[in-house]
Amino acid sequence: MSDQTPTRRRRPTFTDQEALHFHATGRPGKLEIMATKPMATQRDLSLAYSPGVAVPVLAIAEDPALAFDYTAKGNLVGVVSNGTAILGLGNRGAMASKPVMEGKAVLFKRFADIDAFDLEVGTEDADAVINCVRYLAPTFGGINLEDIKAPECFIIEERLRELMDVPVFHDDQHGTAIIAAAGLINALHLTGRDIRETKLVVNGAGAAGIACLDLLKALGLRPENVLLCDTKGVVYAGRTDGMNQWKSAHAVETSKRTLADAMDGADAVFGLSVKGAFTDEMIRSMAPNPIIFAMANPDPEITVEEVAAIRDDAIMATGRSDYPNQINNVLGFPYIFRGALDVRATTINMEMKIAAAQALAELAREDVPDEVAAAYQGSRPRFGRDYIIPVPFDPRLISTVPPAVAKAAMDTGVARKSITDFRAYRTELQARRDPTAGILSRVFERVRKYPKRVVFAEGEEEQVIRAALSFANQGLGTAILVGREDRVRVAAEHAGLEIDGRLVEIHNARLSHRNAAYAQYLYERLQRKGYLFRDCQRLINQDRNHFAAAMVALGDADAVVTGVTRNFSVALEDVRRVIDDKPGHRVIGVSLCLTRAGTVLVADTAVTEMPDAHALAEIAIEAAGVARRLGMEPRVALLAFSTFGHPEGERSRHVREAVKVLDGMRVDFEYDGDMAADVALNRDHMAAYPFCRLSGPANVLVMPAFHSASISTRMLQELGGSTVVGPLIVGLDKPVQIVSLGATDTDLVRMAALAGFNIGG
Ligand SMILES: NC(=O)C1=CN([C@@H]2O[C@H](COP(=O)(O)OP(=O)(O)OC[C@H]3O[C@@H](n4cnc5c(N)ncnc54)[C@H](OP(=O)(O)O)[C@@H]3O)[C@@H](O)[C@H]2O)C=CC1
Ligand SMILES: CC(=O)C(=O)O
Ligand SMILES: [Mg+2]
Repeated sequence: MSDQTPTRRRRPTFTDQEALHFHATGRPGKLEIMATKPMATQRDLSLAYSPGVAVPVLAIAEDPALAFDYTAKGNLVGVVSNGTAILGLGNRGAMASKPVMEGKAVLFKRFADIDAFDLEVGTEDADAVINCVRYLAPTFGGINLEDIKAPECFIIEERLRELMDVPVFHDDQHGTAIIAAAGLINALHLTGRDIRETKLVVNGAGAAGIACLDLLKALGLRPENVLLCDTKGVVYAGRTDGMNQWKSAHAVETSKRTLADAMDGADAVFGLSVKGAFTDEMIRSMAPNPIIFAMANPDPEITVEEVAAIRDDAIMATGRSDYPNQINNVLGFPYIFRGALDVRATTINMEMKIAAAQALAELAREDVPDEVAAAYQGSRPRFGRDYIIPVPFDPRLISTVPPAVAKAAMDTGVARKSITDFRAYRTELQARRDPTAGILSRVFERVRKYPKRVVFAEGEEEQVIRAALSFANQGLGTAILVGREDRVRVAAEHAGLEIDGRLVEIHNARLSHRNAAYAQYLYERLQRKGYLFRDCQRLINQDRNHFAAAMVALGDADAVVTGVTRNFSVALEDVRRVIDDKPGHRVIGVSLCLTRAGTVLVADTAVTEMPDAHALAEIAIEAAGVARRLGMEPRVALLAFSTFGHPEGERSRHVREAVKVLDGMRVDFEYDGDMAADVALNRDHMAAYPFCRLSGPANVLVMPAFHSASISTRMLQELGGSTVVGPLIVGLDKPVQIVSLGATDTDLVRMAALAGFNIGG
């Protein structure tokens, strides 16, 4: 075990102030409700509400199972808390638990496409919570209990499981147990241990601790090999102080009384208690190759650095995302409920939990394919001591865990619906993935691995300062704000932001020691285009886009982001005065459209108004290059209002000629056209043209002209509920990205990351 690679700690990626801003900005909180049916006409209203709604009412009254067909019940989970054990922060009350419960609800949506409402119940009385929830069974397909303290959580869950015919799952108990069990299975494998011989200490005899023990015993852990501890020390047979029936079930005959006694010689320890509960001495006293899961949130029982300073043979996991081996129930609850809902399970039983744990453990042992490597901080993880459990962004989770859970439900007779074709089910699950997730997280992780110096040209603007801080705090690199230092600091103070000089530099163009070099550089470029030296000096002194672009042109920074205060085409002209087109390339704009149906690139959304055939061919080549940089294999459709020659028209002719130009260039990607958008995107419509050369729906759309490109992407954003990123500038010799006027800090950070990733290069 001495070949252990040192465990890295990354910088915290946000400040307290950013966390508050994140929650308060825009619509406060993290959730909204969206209608799934149109409500546009009188007829829609008649169908959705009275009188049309009476029809499903009567149908459900006759056969309640039809609620799964006619209402949202089958995909709806209630996230219920009374706030008595919020993370590791203790009893903070129902209201304070709302950010966590909203968070849980958005994670359900993000990771498993499950709709969830948060329900904060303002009572600590177990019976009152039970009564509040028991009557909600008609509403929900499942109930996720969260952050309710022991022992009330046991009483509440057990009773609700008896009373309700939908799964009731206390996530802090079983979600945690499932993920920790998956991690333990793999850690035991790596250290050559047999679970039946392993000596485990569990510190924390609450919801999470007790449930972990129940599950591990079902997996083969021997009761006599486990010591459970709480604030009073070891839970031994005969102890009376601070006991309850759930602790008593795990009490053992032992002379050990303290946590320190218990950990002496132990093979493994689970921390499910509070920050700082493990001392150096306790860690030192454990057996060789100890397994230490310090899972208290947000701060573990002992830090990764503290353990590393004591010994180099430990396998260490925490609940945190900023260290390797994150044991967090987010890996479980979305997928466990997905599987349970898809077979309309009446409960989540032990077999389903074990199936989930085993599926997770096995997934971590599999080779990580290319498309997944990006989710792992840009480096390909390999099963080992720093990778015993998949990361939450692993896109394979959605097609791996739910089928295992659904199958276990079917095998144990708690499914009300069967899945017959598991291959088709897996494909369906993959389609549920949030399309915005993969591509952008890949870009961010790549930049995080190779941090960049990015210039934020409009450094005196509040949202730009906020974005620069966020960029730096996320570990994406050094942010450079261009502006007058006093103005930047006043704007920062006004926004309540503190500029950390180690992460964010402020450059005043006029005072910069590089000012003369930039002016001279610009003069050499522009002297034969009607510019005097003093014109160039003035551009460098007074125009932030020219100064920022010169920084990148002369190698003082890696990329520029601008556009908050100046319109797109003006900003692009500024930049192109300083930075050349990349030799052999064409400058175009590509918009990245993240839609529910998948990710599609649209070009040219920024530069050439009426491209001729050659220009269209070049646009296709540049856009295909962007697709490849994003990890997509391009299938390029050259769009028109016509499909393969019908109806005839001037623009369509250009498009058809462009296809011939591409034929002549022997490019190495799939392309075809002219074709209408529906033919390009819809497999069935494409099938009417069996000679079409695309092997599937297009993922790169080359528009016949700028107006159609711009209009269609904006409509997609406004009406189609898609996220449209861009236009991204492609084909410049240095990375520059331009946001739209009035962009938010989030837009800016995203564009800065894309510039740092050199999306356009
Ligand atoms: N990583 C993850 O996914 C998850 C982590 N957790 C973390 O686990 C912890 C417990 O959560 P949960 O079980 O829901 O909470 P509970 O309130 O149900 O239980 C807390 C338990 O911790 C014990 N405890 C508190 N302080 C100490 C201490 N200094 N030494 C020993 N035991 C102590 C309590 O002892 P007593 O009974 O004597 O009061 C109690 O048994 C929290 O930090 C939480 O963040 C929880 C769920 C998921
Ligand atoms: C992760 C979680 O649910 C907790 O710490 O409570
Ligand atoms: Mg919790």
